[in-house]
Amino acid sequence: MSTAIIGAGVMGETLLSGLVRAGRRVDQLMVGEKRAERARELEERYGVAVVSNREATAKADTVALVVKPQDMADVLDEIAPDLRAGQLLVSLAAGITTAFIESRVPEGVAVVRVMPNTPALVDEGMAAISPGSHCDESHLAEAESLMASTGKVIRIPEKQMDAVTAISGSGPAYIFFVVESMIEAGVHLGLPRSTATELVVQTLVGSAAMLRETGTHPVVLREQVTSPGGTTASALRELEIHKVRAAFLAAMEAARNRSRELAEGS
Ligand SMILES: NC(=O)C1=CN([C@@H]2O[C@H](COP(=O)(O)OP(=O)(O)OC[C@H]3O[C@@H](n4cnc5c(N)ncnc54)[C@H](O)[C@@H]3O)[C@@H](O)[C@H]2O)C=CC1
Ligand SMILES: O=C(O)[C@@H]1CCC=N1
Repeated sequence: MSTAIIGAGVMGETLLSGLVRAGRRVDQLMVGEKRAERARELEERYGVAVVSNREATAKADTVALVVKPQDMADVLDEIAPDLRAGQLLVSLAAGITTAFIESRVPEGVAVVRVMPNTPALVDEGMAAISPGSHCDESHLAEAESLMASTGKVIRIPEKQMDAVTAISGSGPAYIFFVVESMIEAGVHLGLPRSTATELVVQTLVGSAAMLRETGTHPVVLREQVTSPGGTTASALRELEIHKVRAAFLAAMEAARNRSRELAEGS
C-alpha cells in the first residue's frame, strides 16, 4: 500500500518519520511539499521521493493531507482530478470537516478525518479518527493503522472532533507551558536551570507513568501528594486563588471555538 503525504511541515514530517520507523518501505511513500528547500531536506533525511501533489495523488493508495486548514480548499481543488472512488483520503487538518472535503472531491472517495498530536514524534501520539460518509471498515482500519504507527488511536464521532482538537491536538502545548512555568519557578527559587529542568521533566514523566500504569483517578493521586497542613496544600491553594482550573477551561473552550472557526474558513 503506497501512501502520499501532502504538506510536510511539523506534523507531516512527524507522520512520515513514524511510518519510516514503523518499517514502511520508503519506496512506498511519497511527499508533496510546496517549499523547495523543505522538500530537499526531506529527500536527504529520509530518501523519500518528493513529487507534485497531483503525481502523489495519482500514484498513492492513501493520501494524507497535512497542510494548514486555510490551504485545504486550494489543495483539494488541485488534486481532485487525480482522486478516484474507493481511494482513501485522510485529513489531519484542524477544523476541516469530512463534509467539506467530500464536497470538493469525486463521489466515492473515502475520507477520514484525523486529529493527531506531536508526541507522535516519539511514538507516544494520541490520534482520534472519524469516518466520512463513503468509508467502509477497511478504510477506517487503514487510517487507524497509519496513525497507530506513531501511538494510540481512538475512533470518535466527528461531532467530538473540535473538542478533541482542543484537548489532545493542542494539548502538548499546554503541558509544555506548565513545564516551562515550573522550570522558571525553580530558577526563581534559586535552583540552577539545569537542575530545575531535570526535576520538572522527570516529575512530568513519573506522574504520566503513574496515571497510565495505575489507572488511578488524578484526584486520588493528587490527594496522595497533599499531606495535611503541608507544602502541596499551600501551593494548590494558590493555584485555586489564581483560578488556574478556570483558566484551563477557558483556554480549551477557546481552542474548541477556534477549531469551529477554521471550519468556516477564517
Ligand atoms: N502541529 C501540530 O501539533 C498539529 C497540526 N495539525 C494539523 O496539521 C496541519 C499542518 O500543521 P503543521 O504541520 O503544524 O503546519 P506547517 O506549517 O508546519 O506545515 C504545513 C506544510 O504544508 C506545506 N504546504 C502548504 N501549501 C501546500 C501545497 N499547496 N502543497 C504542498 N504543501 C503545501 C507548507 O509548505 C508546510 O511545509 C494543520 O492542518 C494542522 O491543523 C493537527 C494536529 C496537531
Ligand atoms: O494549533 C493548531 O491549530 C494545530 C491543531 C492542533 C494543534 N496544532
